[in-house]
Amino acid sequence: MAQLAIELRNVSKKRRNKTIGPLNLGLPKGHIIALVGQNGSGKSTLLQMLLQLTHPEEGEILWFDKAHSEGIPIEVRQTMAYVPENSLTEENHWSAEEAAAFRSLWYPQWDQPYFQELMHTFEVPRNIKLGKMSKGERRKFEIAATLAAKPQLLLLDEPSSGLDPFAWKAMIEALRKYMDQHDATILISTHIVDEVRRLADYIVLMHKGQLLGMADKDSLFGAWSEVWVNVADQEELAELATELPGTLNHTMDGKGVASFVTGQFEQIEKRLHHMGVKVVKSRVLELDEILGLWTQGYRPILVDDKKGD
Ligand SMILES: Nc1ncnc2c1ncn2[C@@H]1O[C@H](COP(=O)(O)OP(=O)(O)OP(=O)(O)O)[C@@H](O)[C@H]1O
Repeated sequence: MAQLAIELRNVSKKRRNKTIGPLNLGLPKGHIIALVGQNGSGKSTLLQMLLQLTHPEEGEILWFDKAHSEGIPIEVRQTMAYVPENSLTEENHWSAEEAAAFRSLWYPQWDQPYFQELMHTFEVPRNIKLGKMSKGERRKFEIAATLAAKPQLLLLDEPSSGLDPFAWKAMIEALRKYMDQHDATILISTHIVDEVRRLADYIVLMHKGQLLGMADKDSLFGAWSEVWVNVADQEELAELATELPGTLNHTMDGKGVASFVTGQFEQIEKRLHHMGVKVVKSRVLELDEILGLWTQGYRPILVDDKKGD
């Protein structure tokens, strides 16, 4: 079994009038895991619990196989770094250099030349206080400082929020390079489909305070297809729908072309061939469409399903 960086066991947290959880999840070490879900689904709450910035009412969290109910010890905290959704105001009166000097005292692995390199690559302004930086500039500093701490566990809460396309690309490259060179684990909360596509090994979906599971990105991206076929009329489409179980969203245009969505394209294609129905074209669904189906209950194959194989 893969070693876990983080494990959640029946973790529940009350938030005003809703409860986040019970959450059960194992984050495999050495991978990038994208945490996705609609606004308010509980992603930031989950990240904050992993930092003990907030505490669950029930359940247990393990960091590298250990529960730290008395507080995460310093030597473990020093292997963790966090980009919060909103930057902390405590550092507002410092320049990037001053904040880096402070952080370097906290993180024994702090790599100053690497910090400078990232600041240069991200084009972060040097001579202004963090509190005076634009949202994107501040974000770039936060990402540079997080990586320079050389953590084993990076918790990134919408790190690309406010980044321009150049900075975004530089961030993606920096994170990839970091993963190539270190045995680290990244949990990244994001709404950006392209970020998931380029970075993630696994995708964890949260929906209304619940974890719907963790899927392998490569199998998830190819999971669903939309297929267009030639049919004579609505009646033939209805017949086809009953002949092809598990197909969804059947629609028809006025020109004898019908479309539907399937999670078993290869089998369906063979079946259509036997039935003499012509496939006009097909496409693989985009991640947002796949996540939409997942939240409606059309679950993909999950990592946990594979464990039983
Ligand atoms: N400090 C808090 N006190 C009470 N309720 C909170 C607090 N923080 C968040 N919530 C509520 O908990 C729920 C989950 O919020 P959370 O910020 O974890 O969601 P999210 O998935 O990160 O959302 P987004 O994508 O908008 O950042 C929301 O309904 C939110 O209103």
